[in-house]
Amino acid sequence: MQTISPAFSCDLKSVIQPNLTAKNARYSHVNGKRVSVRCGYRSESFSFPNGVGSSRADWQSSCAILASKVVSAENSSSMADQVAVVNGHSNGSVDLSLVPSQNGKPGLVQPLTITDLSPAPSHGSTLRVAYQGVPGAYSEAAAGKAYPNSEAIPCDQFDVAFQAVELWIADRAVLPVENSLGGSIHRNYDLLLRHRLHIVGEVQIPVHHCLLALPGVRADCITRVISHPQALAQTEGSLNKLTPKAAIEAFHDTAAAAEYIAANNLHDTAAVASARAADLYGLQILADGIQDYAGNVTRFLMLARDPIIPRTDRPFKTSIVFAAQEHKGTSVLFKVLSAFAFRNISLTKIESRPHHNCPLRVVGDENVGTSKHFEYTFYVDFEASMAEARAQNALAEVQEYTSFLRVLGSYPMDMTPWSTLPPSEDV
Ligand SMILES: O=C(O)C(=O)C[C@]1(C(=O)O)C=C[C@@H](O)C=C1
Repeated sequence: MQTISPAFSCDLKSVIQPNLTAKNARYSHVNGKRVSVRCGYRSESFSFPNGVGSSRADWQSSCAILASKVVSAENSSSMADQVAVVNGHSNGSVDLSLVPSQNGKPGLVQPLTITDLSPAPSHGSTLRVAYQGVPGAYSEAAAGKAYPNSEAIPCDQFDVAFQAVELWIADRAVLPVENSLGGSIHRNYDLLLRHRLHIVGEVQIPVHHCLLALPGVRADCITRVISHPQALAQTEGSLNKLTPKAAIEAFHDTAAAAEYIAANNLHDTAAVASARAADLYGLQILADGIQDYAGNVTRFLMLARDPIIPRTDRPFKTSIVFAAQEHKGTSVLFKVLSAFAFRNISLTKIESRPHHNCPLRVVGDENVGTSKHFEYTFYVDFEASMAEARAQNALAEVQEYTSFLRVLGSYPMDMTPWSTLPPSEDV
């Protein structure tokens, strides 16, 4: 499978000045037309005469304009001390009450927020939600389901979406972690560990794929089909029937594939993407509902800088990540899982990933030589709220067997009825 390299890459760290990568620099991407930058108490708005359009090139130039505006805002404001504090280097001269809590650490005085259980963002304006992809991507739909009436902020990579929240460019990120057909999106599991964002919710959306091409193009003229690898995996059977001779190529997201065909006037190429992407980029729908199974659902996590207060008045899920303590022996995973089983806590997901700090352990045996054991970090989702004693007790026990343990979030479960999924005739 050939990968088409992205036409655009927006490295937020490079476009936004590092000493303003702090919680007092804020940017808005309002209806794709207007961007504002706020530095502390100063607030400035910048209009883009031609709008910040839906294409990635537009978004890139918006970032560049923002960067230059931020520099001038920085020069005319005395935010340096606060920037130092939020970067973890307090010089003692700053009012800490201005600084939101970070990972619930004591010393940062703002309490946990409950903003994720209510639609309004803490700064009083429209919530800005980062997602990976361009308009028309399923992730954009997930962002809209998670946060209705929010401003969706397209990011070219998952990592950029994490950074957008960390740098206060966005208030939340909505990112896929697993699909019922394609399985886990490992990259986001790794990024959850690398970054310090908190899971504050989940949304599941039914994914209904279409085969898109330029108007007038017939399916038998298609020599190449491009899309996100997950979408290609979810439509493999249908594509074999619809375009048996076409080469299948990976693209960074479904809607970007549609945009690419339209922008380059490609008459021999089709994309697997949403009907909304067809609409946005002027493509025709050659085939509708081409996912191989009707139960094609992607689960997205909602991420924020601060955790929400766990509750017990509705079904909650908790996600943790841990690594086993080496000297505790081989039954660690069994013991960890039984800590939940003994308390009647159901696990909904377990994922193992390479232990990046220590991927291999050499086990020596005088008689038979040495073997190399792969080391893992484990991600577990369980059906309980951290407000429940049984969950707290289970984690206290898990801590005894693990070298590290982190609660990624305790959040309301998506209870959308399955009847809203597309009927099986759609296949
Ligand atoms: O490419 C998109 O449209 C996405 O939103 C990404 C993504 C994914 O990463 O799994 C999301 C949902 C679908 O499962 C296919 C692709």
